Amino acid sequence: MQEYHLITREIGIDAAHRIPHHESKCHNLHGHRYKIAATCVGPLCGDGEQTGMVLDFGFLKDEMMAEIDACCDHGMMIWVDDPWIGSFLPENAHEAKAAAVLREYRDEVTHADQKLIEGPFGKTLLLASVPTAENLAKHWFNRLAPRVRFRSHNRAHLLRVEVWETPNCMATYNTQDPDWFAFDAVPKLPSGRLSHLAGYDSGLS
Ligand SMILES: Nc1nc2c(c(=O)[nH]1)N=C([C@H](O)[C@H](O)COP(=O)(O)OP(=O)(O)OP(=O)(O)O)CN2
Repeated sequence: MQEYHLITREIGIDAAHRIPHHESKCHNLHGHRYKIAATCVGPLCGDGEQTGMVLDFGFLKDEMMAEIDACCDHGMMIWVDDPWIGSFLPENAHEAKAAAVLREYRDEVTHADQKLIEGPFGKTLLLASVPTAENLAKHWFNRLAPRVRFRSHNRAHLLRVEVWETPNCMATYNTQDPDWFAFDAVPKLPSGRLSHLAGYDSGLS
């Protein structure tokens, strides 16, 4: 019987966000020391530099840094439809031009799930949904999953992403593949597309 192992890697980032509809303090722009943990599952690699590993922890860190740290650390995470979005647009996007700039950003977020801009407060990641811990966990799960498969040569599968917003509050997003919920019955690594990952020529699609 095939044996499967779990590995987990954590990173931390400092980032600001706000929850526009929150009726208490969280509608204010505020910061957190986020902790993000990615858990992967798979059989152990049988040869090469990853022998005995599901996926090299260093490779997983590289991918988490590229997807999460590079876009969010010491920056702001803002919903593209936030009622305050005008305040986060670049300073040259004034009045008549602002509507066009915002339309362009919304289109990009619709197509790519996010857009990184340099706004009046610096590094700002525009997102398709309100940046709650739950939505961030799903967002980062969807972005990391193909990277995990690529770096493990299709052996490992991202099982879940956990996002701690404070030391006491954590949200989890799990794979939606029902085969992987029934962990004892893990039958295969599903195939999928990696073509949207710029720079990756994996041949795994
Ligand atoms: N289910 C969710 N609830 C809340 C979220 C969220 O993302 N998902 N986010 C917030 C706020 O962003 C807030 O900053 C965190 O809320 P809270 O736990 O009230 O923050 P504290 O600083 O008081 O946390 P302590 O651990 O008690 O110090 C609100 N809710």
